[in-house]
Amino acid sequence: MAAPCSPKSIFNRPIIPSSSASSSPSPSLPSFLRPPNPSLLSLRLTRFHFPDIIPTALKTVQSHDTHPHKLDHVASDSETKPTILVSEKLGDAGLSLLRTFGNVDCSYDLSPDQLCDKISSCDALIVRSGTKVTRQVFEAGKGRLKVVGRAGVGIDNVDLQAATEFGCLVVNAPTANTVAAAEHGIALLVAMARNVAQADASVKAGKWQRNKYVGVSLVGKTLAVLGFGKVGSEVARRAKGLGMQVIAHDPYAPVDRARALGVDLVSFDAAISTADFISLHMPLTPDTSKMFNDDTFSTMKKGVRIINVARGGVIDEDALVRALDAGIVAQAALDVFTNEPPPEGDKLVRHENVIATPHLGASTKEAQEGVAIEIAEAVVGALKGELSATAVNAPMVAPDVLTELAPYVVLAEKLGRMAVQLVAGGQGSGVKSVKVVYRSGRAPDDLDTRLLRAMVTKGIIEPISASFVNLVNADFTAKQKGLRITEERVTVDSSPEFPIHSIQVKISNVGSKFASAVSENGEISVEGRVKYGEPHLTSVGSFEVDVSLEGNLILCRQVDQPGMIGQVGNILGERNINVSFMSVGRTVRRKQAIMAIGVDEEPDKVALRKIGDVANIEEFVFLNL
Ligand SMILES: NC(=O)c1ccc[n+]([C@@H]2O[C@H](COP(=O)([O-])OP(=O)(O)OC[C@H]3O[C@@H](n4cnc5c(N)ncnc54)[C@H](O)[C@@H]3O)[C@@H](O)[C@H]2O)c1
Ligand SMILES: O=C(O)[C@H](O)COP(=O)(O)O
Repeated sequence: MAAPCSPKSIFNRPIIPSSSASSSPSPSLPSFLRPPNPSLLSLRLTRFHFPDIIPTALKTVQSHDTHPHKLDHVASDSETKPTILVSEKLGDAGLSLLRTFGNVDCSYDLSPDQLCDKISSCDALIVRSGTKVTRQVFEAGKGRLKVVGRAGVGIDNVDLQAATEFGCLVVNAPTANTVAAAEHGIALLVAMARNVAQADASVKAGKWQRNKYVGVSLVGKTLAVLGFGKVGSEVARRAKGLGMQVIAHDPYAPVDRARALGVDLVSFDAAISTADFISLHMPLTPDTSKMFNDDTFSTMKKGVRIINVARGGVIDEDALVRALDAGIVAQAALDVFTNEPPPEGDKLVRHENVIATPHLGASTKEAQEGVAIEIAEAVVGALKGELSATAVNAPMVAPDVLTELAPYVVLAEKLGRMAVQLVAGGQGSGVKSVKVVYRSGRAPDDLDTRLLRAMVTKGIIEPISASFVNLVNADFTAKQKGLRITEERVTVDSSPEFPIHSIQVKISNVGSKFASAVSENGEISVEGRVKYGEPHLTSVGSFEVDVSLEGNLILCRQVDQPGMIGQVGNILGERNINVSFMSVGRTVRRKQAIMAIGVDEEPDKVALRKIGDVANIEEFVFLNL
């Protein structure tokens, strides 16, 4: 039953000659964690990571700042908080944490249609393994659903491809239930070997069948752990304690970790053909689906016993029934099934040599509290615009790297936006090939550019399409649009104290509506740096300029002669358009110059036409940043 539970100046700065400004970010650069201006930072974080993740509360504050007349409606707390739907039982500590941040709606046992109906008004969804988060859910949540939190490890019930396409972050809670799952695996191992479940049922039925329930010993027997990850290695550790010989197969596990536990890593074939007991601990993926089938059962040691606390789908369940009937598999202990719950009368579940539990591996009080806190922290962090260490479909970027890259992230997006608006023909016509060049005093290997590439991608795609781009879907969206983004890291002689000296965005094989933006080799090129902690444009085509990338920008190419700045300034002043920053760059004295003018307001058509009519203005373009 669904039940709600409680839950920036006319020339206000000197015209900066292109050579005189400091080229390094200010040492008092605002960090992600201690910003000098929290609301500005929130906006940036939002644009930076997940543009629409900004809590409604912050949006309200910003609109009030800009439009004081809108203050007559003060949104209530519940209107401004994000809505978090929890569709399966979650530990209290996690719920409490979520309630400090958002409106929490605990609605359990929703049908797929009910979930789709509800999701359109939710910012986040928290699930366990019982909720299928399908493409339809992401379609229904489009525009609002920002994060899906999986309170546990397995994400096979979440359509990750759809999540990525819709720019929805998926986070999980990968560590808090490891021990619980391992303990359950051991519980099933021991219970199966000693027929505990069958014997218990028999006693309760009034029988006393001591000869029927003679078991097998574990000591000295070989246990093959398939999937030597977190749970698998904890199972191995415990099985060693029971006196078992433990071997393991995992194509990706480090030999050292196995060796440290006294476990031999072997091939798949060796593992399944020599083991007396096989315990499954791999994720369900297209590669592992039904990896235990008629063929693999046929190569197992006759009388093998199988424990599965991973995912039902790694076993072909019909084949397991056949292997049980044929005596190849003596017993199976299963916590997980292809369909949960399994259909009534399911042959596998009812098999006398099978013991079954209803997906209880993670179900200890301790694990559930831990998982709830782990997922609540990850979801709240994501809603605040932070990147999660447990992001499943986005690059994980260490907090210190994030802090360092913050101002460059803003620069990257603005350069992308500028570059694409310089393309001739509108709507970024024909933009197929973009190159991002990072100049840095650091070694190329010491530079994580995934975030910056995503932001250049966002800057390029968003002005020319209805797509919303963030770190999650940037690469996917670029690929969908046939946009090839390549990167080059160039080591320059600059202080390695700062991660990046400059970022250059180049678009090739297109014409430009502002010919001066085309460099000698035919590419539209814009380059920028972070100065005083703010993004600055430092070159356009072959011209050097120096202007803060804030608000909107007018680029003019004119004959380098006295009076040009004044004429354009007058036109803007007459129309009450505030100039925030300005810079002039030229190649040869008294030949041609470029004027880059930052304006707070968008000039109207008349103002733009008047600028175009000024004698000796050869070309100009207005860019929305
Ligand atoms: N029953 C439960 O309640 C319960 C609880 C926790 C975890 N689980 C499940 O247990 C499994 C393991 O969880 P984990 O936390 O240890 O994950 P993990 O990612 O730490 O470990 C999984 C391991 O499987 C390995 N692997 C991948 N493909 C493989 C293959 N083809 N053959 C062998 N190994 C392969 C990986 O290299 C990795 O080391 C997952 O399926 C998870 O969903 C179930
Ligand atoms: O993958 C997991 O974490 C486990 O299967 C636990 O699933 P649950 O949260 O539905 O118990």
